[in-house]
Amino acid sequence: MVNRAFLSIGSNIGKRERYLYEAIQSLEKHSIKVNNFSSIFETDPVGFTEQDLFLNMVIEIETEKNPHELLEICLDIEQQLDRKRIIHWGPRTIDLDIILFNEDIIHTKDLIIPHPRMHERAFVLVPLAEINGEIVIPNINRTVDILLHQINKTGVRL
Ligand SMILES: Nc1nc2nc(S)n(CCO)c2c(=O)[nH]1
Repeated sequence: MVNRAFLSIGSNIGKRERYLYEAIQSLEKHSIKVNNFSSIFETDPVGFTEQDLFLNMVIEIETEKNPHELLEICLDIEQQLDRKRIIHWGPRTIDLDIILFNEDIIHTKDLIIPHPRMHERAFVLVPLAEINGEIVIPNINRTVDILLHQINKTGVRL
């Protein structure tokens, strides 16, 4: 079965664009097809704010892997690109988050889909809306565009 998923990718250390590019290349080496990708956005850090600006983007992929296999690949790519988890929410060379996987709702100790914070993160919603604003986010039952409007109303800076 061919699955459709959306990944949020971010980097705020070193050659940030290079890390984004290498992460996408690595996904393709794992027979994951990248069908669409957003622009790259420079964004203020959220959560742990005492760190450098991020570069963020969202990509749409096609894969026969299941969500847990995809998670393992994302974690492997983060290791390959020298991600060090020194401060939990701190700076990282690369971060690959699965935000949506088909219309699945998954709650396990190591994987929650839809990503539990995606609906409050402009650095996820804006790039996602750029490539597909009509998606209905399962469990929240709101389209990306409605959530984006709510975020814009709150004036959250990207
Ligand atoms: N702007 C921005 N802030 C962030 N805070 C964390 S943690 N992250 C890592 C993703 O969970 C980011 C990020 O990718 N972008």
